[in-house]
Amino acid sequence: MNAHSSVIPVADSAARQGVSRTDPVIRLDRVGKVYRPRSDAAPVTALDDVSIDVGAGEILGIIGRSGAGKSTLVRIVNALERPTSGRVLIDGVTISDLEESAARTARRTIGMVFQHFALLARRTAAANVALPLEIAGWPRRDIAARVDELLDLVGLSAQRDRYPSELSGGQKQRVGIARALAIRPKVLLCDEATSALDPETTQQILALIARIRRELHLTVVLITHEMSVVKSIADRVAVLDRGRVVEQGSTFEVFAHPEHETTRNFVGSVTGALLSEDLRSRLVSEPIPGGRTVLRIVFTGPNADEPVLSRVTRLLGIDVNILAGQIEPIAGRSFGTLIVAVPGDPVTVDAVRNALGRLHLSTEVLGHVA
Ligand SMILES: Nc1ncnc2c1ncn2[C@@H]1O[C@H](COP(=O)(O)OP(=O)(O)OP(=O)(O)O)[C@@H](O)[C@H]1O
Repeated sequence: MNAHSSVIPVADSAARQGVSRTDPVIRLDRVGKVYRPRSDAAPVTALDDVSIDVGAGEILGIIGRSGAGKSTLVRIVNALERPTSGRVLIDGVTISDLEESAARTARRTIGMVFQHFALLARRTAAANVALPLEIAGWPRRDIAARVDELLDLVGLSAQRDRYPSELSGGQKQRVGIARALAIRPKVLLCDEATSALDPETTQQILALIARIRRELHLTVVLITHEMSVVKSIADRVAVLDRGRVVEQGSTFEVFAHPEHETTRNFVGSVTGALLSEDLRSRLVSEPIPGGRTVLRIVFTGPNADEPVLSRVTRLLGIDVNILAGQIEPIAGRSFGTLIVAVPGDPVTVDAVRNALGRLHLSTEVLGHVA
């Protein structure tokens, strides 16, 4: 069998429950989770009114800082924990209501990929991939064929007999992904799947996840604290902050027009990396008389190819210093960022921002320098 023959069969549970093809594969409906560590301790709200839908074949990135509630969300989606309020539906089944034995069965629709791979050290790559099939009671011959197919899918056929200690981090994660896909889940839930990998290996693993999504029409949730992960392959992103979804939308739109401060910080962590350390350390939040204002201009549309800056400088008769710039693909579209310094008096700054706004370019004041 080749990789294409392992296309996941449409689960009959959806058809049985009258779920149409356009219904989300994952639905978090006003999910809340309150922990009460001890009876005398204050309750901790880990998730608060979280509503997220993930469509079939979609890659959703869920991004949040430490303590935002990401691990709690993973455990609830995976039916390892129950929400205190709200419900979770996977493929039309309300898994948040299920008893443990039914939850175990429902968990088979979800493949998990972990940050630290969670491989068994005493098993070879092939035997690690075989494990969920053995647990599910597959016949030995079918297991062998399926393991071959999975190792081929993730490009690890040559390493099948190696032990985890003989594999690189990226190879270990390929084994982890093959194992997660073994019993043909509908959903791949990746919990910081690339956080232990270097940037190059991260991109290779993300490319693998994107290809698998395409070939198997999988629905993928990427939980991460890194915007660069979301930027690479997520179609949509939800930003989690202190247990709440503060912003969600298409990855491109969220990058182009981040609304919440947390989102701006995440986006800035990627695009703001353009600023030199020296300049960053000199930026202040209040305008400096006679100084300059540093603006980030985002080019997202057809204007990316036009000489808009020179038009604006000619129109307003001002000097603009270009400090940094780049054009990169985000969710398959060109996304340009330019960081410039303009004369810092508020009237000029407003005039520049208005002129750029009329050209459909969004601007953000990053700060002021002497
Ligand atoms: N079992 C628990 N009992 C009490 N509080 C908990 C429990 N699990 C999580 N919390 C609290 O819930 C909040 C969210 O935690 P969670 O682990 O989900 O965040 P996170 O985004 O995964 O963080 P990190 O990236 O650091 O793992 C935190 O304030 C945490 O202290």
